Amino acid sequence: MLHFTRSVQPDQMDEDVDSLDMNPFEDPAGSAGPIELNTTAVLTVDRNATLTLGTDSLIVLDEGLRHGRAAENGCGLLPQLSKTTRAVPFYNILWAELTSFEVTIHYAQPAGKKSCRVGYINYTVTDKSLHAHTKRWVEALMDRAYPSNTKRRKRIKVLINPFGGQGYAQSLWTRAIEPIFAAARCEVDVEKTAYRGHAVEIAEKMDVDAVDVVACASGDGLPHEVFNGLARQKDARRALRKVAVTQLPCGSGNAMSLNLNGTDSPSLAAVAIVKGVRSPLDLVAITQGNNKYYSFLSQAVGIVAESDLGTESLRWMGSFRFTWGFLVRILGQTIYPAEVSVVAEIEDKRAIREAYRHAVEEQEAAAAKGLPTDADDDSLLASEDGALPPLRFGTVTDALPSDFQTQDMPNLGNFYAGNMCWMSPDAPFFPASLPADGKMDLINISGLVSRATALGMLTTVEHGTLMNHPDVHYRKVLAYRISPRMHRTPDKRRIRAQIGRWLGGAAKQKEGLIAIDGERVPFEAFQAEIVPALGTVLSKRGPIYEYDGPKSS
Ligand SMILES: Nc1ncnc2c1ncn2[C@@H]1O[C@H](COP(=O)(O)OP(=O)(O)OP(=O)(O)O)[C@@H](O)[C@H]1O
Repeated sequence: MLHFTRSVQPDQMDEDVDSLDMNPFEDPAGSAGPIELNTTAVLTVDRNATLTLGTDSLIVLDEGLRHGRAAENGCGLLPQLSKTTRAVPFYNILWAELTSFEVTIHYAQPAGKKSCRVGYINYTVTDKSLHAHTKRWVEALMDRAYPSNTKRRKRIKVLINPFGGQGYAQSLWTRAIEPIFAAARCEVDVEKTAYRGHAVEIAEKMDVDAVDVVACASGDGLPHEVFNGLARQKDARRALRKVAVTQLPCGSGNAMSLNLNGTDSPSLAAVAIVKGVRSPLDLVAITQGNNKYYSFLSQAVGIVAESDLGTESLRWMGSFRFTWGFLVRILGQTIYPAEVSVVAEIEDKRAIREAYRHAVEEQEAAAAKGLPTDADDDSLLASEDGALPPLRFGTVTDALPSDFQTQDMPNLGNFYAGNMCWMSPDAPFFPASLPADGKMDLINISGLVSRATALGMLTTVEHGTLMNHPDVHYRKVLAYRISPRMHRTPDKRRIRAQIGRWLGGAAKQKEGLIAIDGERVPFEAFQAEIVPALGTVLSKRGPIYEYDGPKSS
């Protein structure tokens, strides 16, 4: 007999973040037309109620919803198909179980466009003859909720940067994220970072056999540290293969979550991690002086680094400081001279788009063939040396190998290398980038383009069409070396330049800026080379980021 159907309504979570204009909880079954049913897909919990495994969703058909219980569901408990029918996409199902004769299903319930919270439905099946069928049905629901490439009950080490973003990481964790991990029965171990570099130490000492995922409740700084901590383990290659590094977006820069979880909402990202698929990620080996470390996101010299790191004194402007810094520097036609040497792989923009399309087709074909089971790839590891791969192109202190093409760029405006597409919610700078194509995407723009052209380019960034602009040099590269130098302003322009620096927040800045994964590094030459598939992340679509790819115009 049906006893009740209701939802948990925890306090509304006021997540202080923007989100992408997309709803991962859209009800696919709602528009899927007639649903093919078979008797094993249907669980009758009452003369008037059934739970059905549809194409993409759990369909709840309950005559009772029309009457007494309707009020409880009027606030949007489940996506509504009709008054008596509701659908919950399998993606949203966090856990289902049968205890005695009670079926309980926890799921992520949309709470506006930007977030979700945990809801549940619960029916008691009192007809004992249905017990075996109910058990099988619940297992079948769990199989759909967690396809074979998705590990259930992930063991998650959560790292919270209490100072990430505006300092809300701890409260976002407690209110928006933890209930979702708990409902999905994840095994969670939480630790706060206490100082810069703490996450490196934690990851270096981590028992990689006891953890599936490190989830950083932070900006992009902590994932950067975790990759580097894992890379310091004795068996570094295995550590980087075993542990998936993920982000619960709680910082001021949340690019990793935008690209892999498709959102910068902490609660939606938590669901994406629960449902995430282990995927390889190329890392970029950086050498600078005698230092060597890995970057997972980006390296910037010139206007992007300056607008980010050089506008600290304008923090009072909030996130607008970046746009302001950018505009001031564009209008001042600021240049950042450098010598740049590159090992290019694809130079033609059409060929880059073609390579992207090919990767999507391959992913679709692989998905159609069936999903591999989520395993820790120990078989692969057995054949691999545990040490990190040697650098193919040497370090920045070595003589430049002949594979590099060198160019002096006295008028460089923007040097920006990316390993992911989104750099911030409105900035898909690298639409053609792929997680594991063994290449970095590199943008070079002259600082001498006219102000009107530069402003025009700025508007193309958010549409993902910057790469198509004729004044933008967009390449896929394997390695590069950049030796930046300070620009000497001619005497007659000195006062104007000083005013520009003051307006742009860089009045006291003495030297140039380089940003690697958004963090400042010394202003001196560095070399970068791609290391294919060295890192591991969780993603929604395996080898493709959550962006719809490069556009042809
Ligand atoms: N307890 C702490 N005190 C000071 N710094 C910390 C602490 N924990 C982590 N950090 C450092 O804070 C830096 C930035 O972290 P994160 O990326 O999470 O935040 P963010 O707000 O996005 O960053 P940003 O300050 O660059 O805007 C990282 O380099 C990290 O090492």
